[in-house]
Amino acid sequence: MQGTVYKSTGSWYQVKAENGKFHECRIKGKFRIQGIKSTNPVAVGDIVKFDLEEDTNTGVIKEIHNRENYIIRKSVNLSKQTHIIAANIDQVFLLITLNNPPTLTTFIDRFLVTAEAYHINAILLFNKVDTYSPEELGEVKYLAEMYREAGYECIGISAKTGKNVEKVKEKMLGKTSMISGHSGTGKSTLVNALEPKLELKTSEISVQHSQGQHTTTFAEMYDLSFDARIIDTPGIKGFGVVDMDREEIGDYFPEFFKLKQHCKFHNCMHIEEPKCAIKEALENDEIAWSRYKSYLQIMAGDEDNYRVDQYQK
Ligand SMILES: Nc1nc2c(ncn2[C@@H]2O[C@H](COP(=O)(O)OP(=O)(O)OP(=O)(O)O)[C@@H](O)[C@H]2O)c(=O)[nH]1
Ligand SMILES: [Zn+2]
Repeated sequence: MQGTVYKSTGSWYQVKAENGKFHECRIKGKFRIQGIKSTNPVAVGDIVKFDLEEDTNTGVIKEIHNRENYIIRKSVNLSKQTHIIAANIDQVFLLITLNNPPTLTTFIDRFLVTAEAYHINAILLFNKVDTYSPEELGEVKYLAEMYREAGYECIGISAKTGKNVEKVKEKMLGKTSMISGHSGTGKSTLVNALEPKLELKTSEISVQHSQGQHTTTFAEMYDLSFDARIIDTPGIKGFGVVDMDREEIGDYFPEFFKLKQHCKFHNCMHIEEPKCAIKEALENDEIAWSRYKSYLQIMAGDEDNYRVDQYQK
């Protein structure tokens, strides 16, 4: 039988078969997939083949499908070990607010770079539009235009009043989504607007953490009532980490990537080199300075700066 992993608790996996029935499954033997060394062989979102054990509802996972993508977390204790948080994610929505809390463009850009590195489509949701002054709305429009030109879809929404929530729903149809953003940007409010009865654990866990309790939590996938799935990653707060080489960072800015064939040097880093198409586009205002600034920051940073799981509190 074939199914999708909806939940993992370490040794057991909840797998939804193609007929919609859930089965508790275990793994037998060792799996090696795509050369990743991870503490968990199977992750939420994985598509697996399993056999049901006789006269029971439980199964044994035999095979894992190649993953379209996956997001990871480095294990705290064993620094070399990787934990796969979730796999086969179609898209991530990044919730952005101008204030309460502020979302900085440097954060947005780091997030987008990570999404590109993971091969996950990112959509920017400018939330709380009901609270903005005309001036602030102008700023949202400016930012949205800038990110559209960079190649990203942007939607202004209000999770509270429901404005454009239908549009978000349409984007989610038939897909598996994640919802990310700083604490307080409205993730729970949006999920509640999308599916009133669903309560994701993300916020609850973060409260427990602030009280110093250590709870081991696992990602979980939920079916929504309108043919869409959400992956919740409690306690992980964000999008995992990804290691990048300096040479590939520019490729994760789609508007740079499109132009780089016109740079004089094929290995141009778009910093000091002459006849650089990216710097020319910058001078002509065809590329946003704030995007380029983020690029330089990421290029200059130590490894920690590549990480987007460091949310400001
Ligand atoms: N006016 C207005 N308030 C909103 C909107 N979306 C969320 N809020 C409010 O912003 C606050 C934070 O929203 P949450 O949904 O809890 O934010 P969150 O991202 O889930 O936060 P964490 O759980 O800490 O990660 C709440 O008081 C919400 O009522 C919106 O579109 N408009
Ligand atoms: Zn260049």
